[in-house]
Amino acid sequence: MEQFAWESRGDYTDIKFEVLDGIAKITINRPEVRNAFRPQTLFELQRAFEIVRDDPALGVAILTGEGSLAFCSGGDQRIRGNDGYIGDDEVAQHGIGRLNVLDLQIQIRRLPKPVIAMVAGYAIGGGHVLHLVCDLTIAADNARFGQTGPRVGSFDGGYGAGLLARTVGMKKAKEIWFLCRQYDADEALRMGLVNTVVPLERLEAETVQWCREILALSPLALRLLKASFNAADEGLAGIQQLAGDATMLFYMSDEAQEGRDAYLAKRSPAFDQFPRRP
Ligand SMILES: CC(C)(COP(=O)(O)OP(=O)(O)OC[C@H]1O[C@@H](n2cnc3c(N)ncnc32)[C@H](O)[C@@H]1OP(=O)(O)O)[C@@H](O)C(=O)NCCC(=O)NCCSC(=O)CCC(=O)c1ccccc1C(=O)O
Repeated sequence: MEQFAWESRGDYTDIKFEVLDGIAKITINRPEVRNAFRPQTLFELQRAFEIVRDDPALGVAILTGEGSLAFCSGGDQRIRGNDGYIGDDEVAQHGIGRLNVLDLQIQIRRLPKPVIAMVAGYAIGGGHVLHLVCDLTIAADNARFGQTGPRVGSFDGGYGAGLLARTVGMKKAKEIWFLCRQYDADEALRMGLVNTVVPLERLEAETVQWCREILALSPLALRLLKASFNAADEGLAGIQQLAGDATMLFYMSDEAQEGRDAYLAKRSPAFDQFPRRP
């Protein structure tokens, strides 16, 4: 098995955040519960993805789980209260639970850099939805996928239902949720739920190779492609993200800068120098 010299960053209890040559690797580090998440895990994941977004040296992120038994088994059922998951924070002092995986799902979708789920073992429940919201999924041959919501009294009707149906088709998505079966890596590949399946011992090497290929490509083209792929499913928020990118590109033009410069110089803008394109 190829070993990589990941450099550890930050101070976390529930995750690991590591980098290597422009690649961020974010690992859910709770193997004793098959990498189930609690509110703290999700706060830390959000912090790490915020760093990935802001660091121009990072171009792609890997989301994975510690060990080879699980990517993530969803919400930690031991701390599930009556209205969400009970953490250690201020809100929890008032007995109020959180469903903050939803914030993380949106953050991964909006991240202007590709995110690859690197899945060994189980991706189950809310953990399954987490791989689903990543842009690509590379599965080890021991990976197993499924939803358990209707069995444990939960459901994810957002990305968990809608994006799953977009990914594998409506009938298959309903089967996954209505029967709560598990699917092995080859079945997941056949239904388009993952991009490729590799032997477990090659999982990280293959994922790093995909990251390196991505890093060799235009970051702006990748950013616009990700926003474009997601736009329709995100509704107005998707249009807002694409339009924001259009604004950013427009700001880079002489035409937009003429507007700014004219305002600052207290003169009329000379927009007649710019073509009215067909
Ligand atoms: C993942 C399994 C299939 C793995 O099976 P196996 O390898 O045989 O291991 P086990 O012996 O079962 O597990 C080892 C150990 O880990 C504990 N554990 C595993 N998963 C969890 C979990 N999710 N929570 C707490 N603990 C867990 C297990 O109890 C064992 O501990 P011991 O002390 O050794 O006994 C299998 O473990 C399994 O099926 N796990 C449960 C999967 C599951 O049902 N997950 C929850 C689904 S619901 C969910 O994820 C919430 C979704 C959600 O987040 C959401 C959705 C929509 C809106 C909002 C939200 C939100 O924010 O919550």
